[in-house]
Amino acid sequence: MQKGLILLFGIVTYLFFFVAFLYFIAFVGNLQTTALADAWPALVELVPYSVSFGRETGPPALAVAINLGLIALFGAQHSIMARSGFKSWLASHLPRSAERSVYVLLSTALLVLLMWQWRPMGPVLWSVDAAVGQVVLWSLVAIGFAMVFVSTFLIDHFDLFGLKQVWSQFRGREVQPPRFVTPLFYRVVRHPLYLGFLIAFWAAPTMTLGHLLFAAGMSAYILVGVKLEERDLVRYLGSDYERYREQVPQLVPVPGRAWRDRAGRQSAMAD
Ligand SMILES: C[S@@+](CC[C@H](N)C(=O)[O-])C[C@H]1O[C@@H](n2cnc3c(N)ncnc32)[C@H](O)[C@@H]1O
Repeated sequence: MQKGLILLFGIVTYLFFFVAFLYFIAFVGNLQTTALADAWPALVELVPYSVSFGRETGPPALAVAINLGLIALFGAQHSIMARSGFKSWLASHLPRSAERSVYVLLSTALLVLLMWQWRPMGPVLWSVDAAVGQVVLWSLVAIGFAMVFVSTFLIDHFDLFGLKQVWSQFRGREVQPPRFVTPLFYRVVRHPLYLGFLIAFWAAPTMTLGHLLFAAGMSAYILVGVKLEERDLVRYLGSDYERYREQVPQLVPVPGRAWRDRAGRQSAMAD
């Protein structure tokens, strides 16, 4: 009975995340202002709020405080809950196999809160109207989100979102710790998933003050998150990760620098 409930919890949490993430793409891409919304007006009702448009800003100082508070809350939850000490504490209070799903559930809840309460702030700072510019920037937004999606599969999509853990416990199997891997994008930069987000956040054809605040705040969180994540990875993997760090740039690809060392590619990481 308990096994089935944990599995159901993991699946429902994953679906919640998946729908919220699709909404997030529309939120960042200001779906209401795009040709897609012209073609399917019902989409505007489905996604009424976006990072730049869709609700009253209110007093500017309050809007800035709310927006920064939402980003800080999102960043703090991710940074604290992803640390090994917190994971162990949580696993001692909950079934270990549900720990990742709890993380995904809370992260998604805070993402939904951010999108729901975000105050779009004018004015438009710049807008690229030329057709070529629009195509380039929209392509970059799509490439950024595609990099995020593909990177989750390069690491282990189903482990990252807790499905592997709840399925293993349902089948009565031991939950295997994730493995350190460096395929494809991970040979070029150490954090392609975060790089994908940075590209998608900054390549906006229409940049409002609110979008700029969002992109800057999320970028700051990503840079802090990278530092904390690498500290953990060095602790788990020691010289394997140190060598990887020496050869592969963090976020900005450098021509001629790529990971070639096969020895460090499949180390087990502490759970
Ligand atoms: C949201 S993912 C982001 C991964 C990576 N920072 C990126 O931007 O592509 C965070 C999880 O991925 C794990 N991770 C980071 N690099 C990894 C790698 N090369 N192989 C396997 N897991 C990795 C971290 O330990 C962490 O649990």
